[in-house]
Amino acid sequence: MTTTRTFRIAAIPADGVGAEVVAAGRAVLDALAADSRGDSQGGFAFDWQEFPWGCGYYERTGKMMDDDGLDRLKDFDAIYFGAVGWPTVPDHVSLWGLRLKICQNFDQWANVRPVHFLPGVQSPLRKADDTELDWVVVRENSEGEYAGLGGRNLAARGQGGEVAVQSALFTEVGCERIMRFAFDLARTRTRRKVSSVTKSNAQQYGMVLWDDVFKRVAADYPDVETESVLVDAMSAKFVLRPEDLSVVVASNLNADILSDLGSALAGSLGLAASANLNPERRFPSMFEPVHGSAPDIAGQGLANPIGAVGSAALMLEHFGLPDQAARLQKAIEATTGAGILTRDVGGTASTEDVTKALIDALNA
Ligand SMILES: NC(=O)C1=CN([C@@H]2O[C@H](COP(=O)(O)OP(=O)(O)OC[C@H]3O[C@@H](n4cnc5c(N)ncnc54)[C@H](O)[C@@H]3O)[C@@H](O)[C@H]2O)C=CC1
Ligand SMILES: CC(=O)C(=O)O
Ligand SMILES: [K+]
Ligand SMILES: [Mn+2]
Repeated sequence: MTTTRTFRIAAIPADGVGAEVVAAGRAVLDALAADSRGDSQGGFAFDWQEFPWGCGYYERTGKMMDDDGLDRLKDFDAIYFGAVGWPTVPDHVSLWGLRLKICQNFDQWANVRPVHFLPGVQSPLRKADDTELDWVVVRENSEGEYAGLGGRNLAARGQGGEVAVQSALFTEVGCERIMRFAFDLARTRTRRKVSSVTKSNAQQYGMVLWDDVFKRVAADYPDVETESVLVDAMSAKFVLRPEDLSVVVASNLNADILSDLGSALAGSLGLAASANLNPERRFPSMFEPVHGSAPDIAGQGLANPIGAVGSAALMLEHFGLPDQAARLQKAIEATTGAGILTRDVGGTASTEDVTKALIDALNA
C-alpha cells in the first residue's frame, strides 16, 4: 500500500521577480507531485498557503509582515520564499522586516548555497568548458556581520559629525555549529575538503575566534582536508582555482558576497539556489533563490526561474525525497541543455517558457 504525504508550505513571493519565480516553482512542484503516485518513496502532495507580505504590504499597512506572522508560519513544513526589496521602501527596513526576521527567529543558522554549473549555460570562466566545477558555500546565517548590533549617533557630535557603529557578533557556539555542518557536508561529497574563509588578519577578535574554533573542529574530522583562506584571496580563488573547492564555510557577509560571485561564475544570479536551514527542525526551514527582487527586470517575464526551482529541489531533499530532488535537477539540466534559456543566460525564452519546458522535461 502506498501512502500520500502532504507537505504544508507557506509561500512568500514578496517583491519584484520574487512573485514570478515563486509562481514558476510552485507550478513545477505541483507537476512533480501530480506524477508522484506509485513512486518508491510514496506519493506526495503540497498544500500551499500564500502570504501577501513584502514591500507592497508595507506601503498599505506600515508592516513588512503581520505582527503574528512568525506564529502563523511556525507550524508549516517549510517556507518557499521569493525575494524581498523594492525601491519604495529602504532596503534595510524590508530585509530586516521579512527575510532576516524569519531567518533569525526560526534559527535558520545554516544557509546552503551550491555553486552549480549547468549544461548549455556559458560560464565567464573559460576553464568551466573542460573542468568539473562544483562547490557549495555554507553561510553562517544567524550572527556575524548581520547580527544587527550597533547604532547611529548624531547628537553626540552634531551636524556633519554623525558616527555609526555596526558590530559583528561571533560566538563559539555559532562558529562551531556551522563548521560541524560544513564538515559533515564535506563527508557526503566526492572531494572531502572544507575551506574556511575569514578576514582574521584585519579583524582580530571575531574572526580569530572563528579560526580557533575551525582548528579545534577540524581535529575531529581527520579524514577531511582543510584550508583557511582570507576572503580577498578566496574571491580570487573562486575565479582562478575553483576546481580546488568543495565546501566553503564563511560568515554571513563574506558568504553572501562569495555566493553571488559563485552564481555569476556559473552564468547568472538567476541560477543559484539556497536553503536556510534550521537543522534541528524545531522551526520550518526556508528555501529561496540567492538573488534579490531584481527591480530592473521585474514584471516583464524575463526572470530566470531556475534558482527558485533549484531551491525547491533543496526543499525536497530536506523532506527526505532525494530521488524527487534528483528528478527535478535532471529536468533543470535537460531544459538548459536544450538551450531553453532566459535573457540573463543569453536566451530569448520567457519565465513561462522555461517553466513549461521544466514541466515537460519532468514528464519526458
Ligand atoms: N534574499 C533576498 O530576498 C534578497 C533581497 N535583495 C533585495 O533585492 C533588491 C535588489 O537588489 P540587487 O542588489 O539589485 O540584487 P538582485 O539579485 O535583485 O539583482 C542583481 C542583478 O541580477 C539580476 N537578476 C537577479 N535575479 C534574476 C533572475 N531570477 N533572472 C535574471 N536576472 C536576475 C538582476 O536583473 C540584476 O541585474 C534590493 O531591495 C535588495 O535589498 C537582495 C538580495 C537578496
Ligand atoms: C540579503 C542577501 O543579499 C542575501 O541573503 O543573499
Ligand atoms: K531571494
Ligand atoms: Mn545576497
